[in-house]
Amino acid sequence: MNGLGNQIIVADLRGTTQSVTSAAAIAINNRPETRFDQIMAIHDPRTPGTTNYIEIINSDGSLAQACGNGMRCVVQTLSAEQGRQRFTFETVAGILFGEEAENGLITVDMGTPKFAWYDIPLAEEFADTRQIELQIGPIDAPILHSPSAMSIGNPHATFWVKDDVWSYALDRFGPMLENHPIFPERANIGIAQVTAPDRIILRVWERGAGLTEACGTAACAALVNAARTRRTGRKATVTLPGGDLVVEWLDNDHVTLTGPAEFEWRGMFDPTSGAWTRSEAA
Ligand SMILES: N[C@@H](CCC[C@H](N)C(=O)O)C(=O)O
Repeated sequence: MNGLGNQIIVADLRGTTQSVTSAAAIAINNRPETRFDQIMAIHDPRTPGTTNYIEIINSDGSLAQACGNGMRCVVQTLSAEQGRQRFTFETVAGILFGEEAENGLITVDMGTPKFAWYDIPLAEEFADTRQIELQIGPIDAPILHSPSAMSIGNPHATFWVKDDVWSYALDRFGPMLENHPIFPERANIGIAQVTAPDRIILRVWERGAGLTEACGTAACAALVNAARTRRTGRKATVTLPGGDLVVEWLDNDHVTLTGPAEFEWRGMFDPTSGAWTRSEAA
C-alpha cells in the first residue's frame, strides 16, 4: 500500500503466533520490487476492547513505536475487509483509534505528545525541549540548528527554516542527525518551513528508513512543535513530498492525523524462498 506516497507493507499475521523478524524485513527490503518504508504487521488483539495488536517494523529491521501513515493503511485494509469504519488498535506505545470517513480519507488519533527530555528520550537534561542545543555546520554559521524535540510515541526533532526546505541536503545531514548521541534511541528528523499559521512544508529523514515521501508522525510533531513555539495554531495542513496531511492538536491533548491510503497490490510471501505471488492488483 502507500500512505501518501510512502511504501507500506501490511502483513496479515492474524491467527498465527509469528512476527516479522528483523532479518526477514531486511531481506524483503533488499528486493527492488518490495522496497518499503515500514511493515505494519496485524496481529490478533492482546487486550480486550481492542481490534488488533499492530507491530511496526522499519526497513532497516528495527521496531518503531508509532507510524501514522502505516496506521491509515491498516484502517483502509480492515475497513475494506470488514465493511466497518472504526477501529481501536494497540501498539507498543499504547491504544490508538482509527476511522475511515465517507470521502475515503482516514483519521488516526495518534495519542498525546510528550515533551520531557527523558520521555523523548534525549541523552541529557533539557528544561525546555521547544529548542534544544543541536546544530550542524560551522559553529558560527550553522546550516541547521536549535530543533524542537518531542515524542508522539516515537522520537522526533523538527528543525525550523525560513527558506525553501528543498535547499537542504537532508540525504547528507539526515543520517548524522538521526544517529546523533543526543538521541539515545535515534530520532526522526524533520525540516519544516511555516508558510502560514495553518500551513507547514515538511521534509523528513526517518529513523530506520531514510528519506521518505511522507511521515505521519513527523507531520504530527511538526504541527505540535509549531503550535508550542507559537509559529502556528493547533491545526494545519502539512505538505510533504507525497502530498498533504491535516494535523490537529485537540483540546484534550490528543493529536489527529488525516489523509489518504491506497492499495497497490496484494500477494502471498513465502518466507522459505523469499518469493512473492501477486494475487490481486488495486
Ligand atoms: N512512516 C512513519 C514513521 C515510521 C516510524 C519511524 N521511522 C520510527 O522509527 O520512529 C509515519 O508515517 O509516522
